[in-house]
Amino acid sequence: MEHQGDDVTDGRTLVAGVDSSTQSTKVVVCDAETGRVVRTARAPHPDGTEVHPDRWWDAFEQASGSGILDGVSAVAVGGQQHGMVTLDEDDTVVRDALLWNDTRSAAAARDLTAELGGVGAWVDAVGLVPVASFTVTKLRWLAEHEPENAARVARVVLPHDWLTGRILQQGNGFDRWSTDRGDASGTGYWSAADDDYRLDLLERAFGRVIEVPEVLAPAQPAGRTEGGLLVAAGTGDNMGAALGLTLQPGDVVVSLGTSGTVFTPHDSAIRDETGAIAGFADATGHHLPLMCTLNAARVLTAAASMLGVDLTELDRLALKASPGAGGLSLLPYLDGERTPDLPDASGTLSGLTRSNASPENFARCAVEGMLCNLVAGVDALRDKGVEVGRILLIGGAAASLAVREIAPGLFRAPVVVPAPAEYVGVGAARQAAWALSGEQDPPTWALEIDSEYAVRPGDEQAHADVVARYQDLVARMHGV
Ligand SMILES: Nc1ncnc2c1ncn2[C@@H]1O[C@H](COP(=O)(O)OP(=O)(O)O)[C@@H](O)[C@H]1O
Ligand SMILES: O=C(CO)[C@@H](O)[C@H](O)COP(=O)(O)O
Repeated sequence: MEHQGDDVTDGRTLVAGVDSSTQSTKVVVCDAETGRVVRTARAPHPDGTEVHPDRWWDAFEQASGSGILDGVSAVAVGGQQHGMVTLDEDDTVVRDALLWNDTRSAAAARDLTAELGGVGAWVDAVGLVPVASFTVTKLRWLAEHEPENAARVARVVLPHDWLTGRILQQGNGFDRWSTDRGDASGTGYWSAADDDYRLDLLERAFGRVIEVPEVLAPAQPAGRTEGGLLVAAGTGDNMGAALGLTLQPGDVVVSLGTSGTVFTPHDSAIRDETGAIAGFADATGHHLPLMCTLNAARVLTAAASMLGVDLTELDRLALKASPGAGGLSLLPYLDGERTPDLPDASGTLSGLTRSNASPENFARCAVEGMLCNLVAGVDALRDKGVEVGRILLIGGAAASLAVREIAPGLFRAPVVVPAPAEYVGVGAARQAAWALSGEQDPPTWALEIDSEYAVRPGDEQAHADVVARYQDLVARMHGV
């Protein structure tokens, strides 16, 4: 567990945000009025695509064990989206949670899509096209493959719902399971356009209706602990990041964590029958169209490990190579892929010759390949009429200098890197401050920018060539 902070709180009101993401739990304590981060801590999660929810609780306890929550008035949880947490009548966890990056329900996704009448029917119903990530497909998988476990399931919740409930269960504060619009919109059985559950789709997937959490309004508290700590609704991690970044019109976020995501706040639901953009809700009562890949920061860790170097050296090597990596391309589907929907795919290195076979070119094509996978998301938003004024780069791999330098040319937009912070945690803390205030709108917290990277005119053609070669490779290898 790491814990940092200046602990100078001057009698100010403190709020906390918890980011329970794929690889770790981060706890961020902020000044409720200004958003200034005063303490942070983190603890790791086990690797894998299924995990017992108790491991998230262990990580939360570890991260918050050193008094980080002392003096805090309100807390909210931002969690990895879509994970299926099944509970029995007594709220005992039935089986390990299947996470967003678990692809075993790919066949269930295809079956569900066909059964309802195709992609258009799903987009009309819940704003998304089923893929293995979404909870609804995991429920179908469970019903088909583990009937004994399925028979014990009384209710289904998401990772942030479960942690929120578990915090409230520490005293007498728990009275019902709850969620929020943002996370509910990633289940596949709640519609952001209609603001309502589609229990018929849950029944279609699972064979019977089970209990689902109450969907709270953005600033509605989930409850209070016995000790008086207000627990806000919480949300999905991407919705948390959107809230933490205090976005302006034209801002598009690219998050490079375990997943790669591209998203922007929007007034209305965006309809995308290609399935690239999911029509999620945000944490403020509006919408958050979002594209997600299974492969992002860990493409770079894998590339560094193949080269036998650390991430700093990977950056140095990538920046020594020219745009296009001498003709090398990497399709970075190391964990299969979600967008495009290729759950069984693996990575492909293409264009290797004796003259381009260098560590520099390999490092460069890993960065370019990871980013090209996300260019598709930025372009899909553009196709839907979204203005891409600037890209806000966040997540673990936003620390990479090579990513920062290479991204503007590939995205065809200036890139700004906010001051290093855990923005999911900050967003959750902002939601906690909002719920505590009882105000109509969230508190105004300023966003500090660390650095800005412009599109360099000379790079434009070179990067257009890189993207075109990448897209051609996707089409040749996978017909997408
Ligand atoms: N300088 C860097 N370059 C590339 N990747 C990095 C760098 N620093 C951290 N990472 C990677 O970022 C990932 C963690 O990012 P994070 O956004 O915290 O993920 P998550 O929220 O999905 O758990 C790890 O895979 C880590 O190796
Ligand atoms: O599935 C999605 C978004 O739809 C992922 O973005 C998860 O929410 C996991 O996020 P990280 O752990 O990578 O932050």
